[in-house]
Amino acid sequence: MSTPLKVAVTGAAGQIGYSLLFRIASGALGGDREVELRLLEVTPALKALEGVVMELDDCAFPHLAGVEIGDDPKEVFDGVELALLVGARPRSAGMERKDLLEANGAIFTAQGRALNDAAADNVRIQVTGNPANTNALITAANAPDIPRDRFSALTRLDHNRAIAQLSRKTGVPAHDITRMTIWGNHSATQYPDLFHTLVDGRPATELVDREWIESDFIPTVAKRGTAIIEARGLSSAASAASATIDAARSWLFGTPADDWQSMAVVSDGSYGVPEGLVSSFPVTTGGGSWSIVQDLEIDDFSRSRIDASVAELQEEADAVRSLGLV
Ligand SMILES: NC(=O)C1=CN([C@@H]2O[C@H](COP(=O)(O)OP(=O)(O)OC[C@H]3O[C@@H](n4cnc5c(N)ncnc54)[C@H](O)[C@@H]3O)[C@@H](O)[C@H]2O)C=CC1
Ligand SMILES: O=C([O-])CC(=O)C(=O)O
Repeated sequence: MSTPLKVAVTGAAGQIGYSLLFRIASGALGGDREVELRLLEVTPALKALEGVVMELDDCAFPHLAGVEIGDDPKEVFDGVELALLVGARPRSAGMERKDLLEANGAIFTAQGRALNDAAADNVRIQVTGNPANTNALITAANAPDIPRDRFSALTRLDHNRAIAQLSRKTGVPAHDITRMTIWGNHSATQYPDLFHTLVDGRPATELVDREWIESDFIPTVAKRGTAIIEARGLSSAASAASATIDAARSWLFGTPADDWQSMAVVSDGSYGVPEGLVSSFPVTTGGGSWSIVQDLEIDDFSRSRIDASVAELQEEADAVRSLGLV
């Protein structure tokens, strides 16, 4: 019998954690292996986390081999094969995600170092905590022994939101929509691109007009996080947990043939995105690896949108460099 998959989740007592842990424990990541959860929190939140662990116990999940909790990243990350870095301060109304850079940057410096020292050789690291792309950049910079292709940031929530909007507009179920792409930063500058998307096998652009794409689709997807904060008074949590699982499952077990997912990865210079920035691309995945879908035609409209988001990523990278975080 195989050993359990050791999965670290940080910020485990937070809002996203409360949805995420139960989905992982019930087997939503996929694969045959049982799961061992390694949960990291700050010291004052450990008591609340103990309560969450009691609830996990009470579910009697057959797929859950064990749970360890702690406030020392090096101990919690010991031997982990998948690290879901969720723990970070969320933004509140009136803030942009990049306003969290300084507050959250320090968390990812320490966790990058701990992963470098303690994680399994095959570890995959997926950052959900905001600003996710630049936090992934900080984590990677502080974990020099881990290959660059093991770091990613979550843009799968934006990808799922884009599919949901297009599904509503066309009346076609979400599972018949493929090849959606989010480019750039998980921020208001992101570019949800449906120019390569298929709706039940037909180009999306045959079904929706330019006015809807520019005035409705793009802003709705890009500002969805803000709309949820305004409505709930708190940032999205269940949908963020669901996307965190979708992205990790795709990374570990692959995207379906003829489809791709959006994932922010360390750029190799593809599509003119400067090497080293953590930017969202269309990627295919399989067996724990990913590759950027190549040779998509990018028209002037798409080019300018991608460039604007990448410029913001460059500014964030410059800011964390001046803070000494990378
Ligand atoms: N990439 C994405 O699509 C999304 C990202 N987010 C981001 O995810 C992050 C978490 O969101 P929520 O769960 O709603 O926030 P939350 O405030 O409910 O939970 C965050 C948890 O992280 C913990 N934490 C803080 N510092 C830590 C550290 N050094 N080590 C371990 N744990 C630590 C806190 O104690 C807290 O329990 C936020 O930054 C939020 O903006 C939220 C939604 C979508
Ligand atoms: O908007 C936020 O701050 C939380 C988030 O990242 C999202 O919902 O996309």
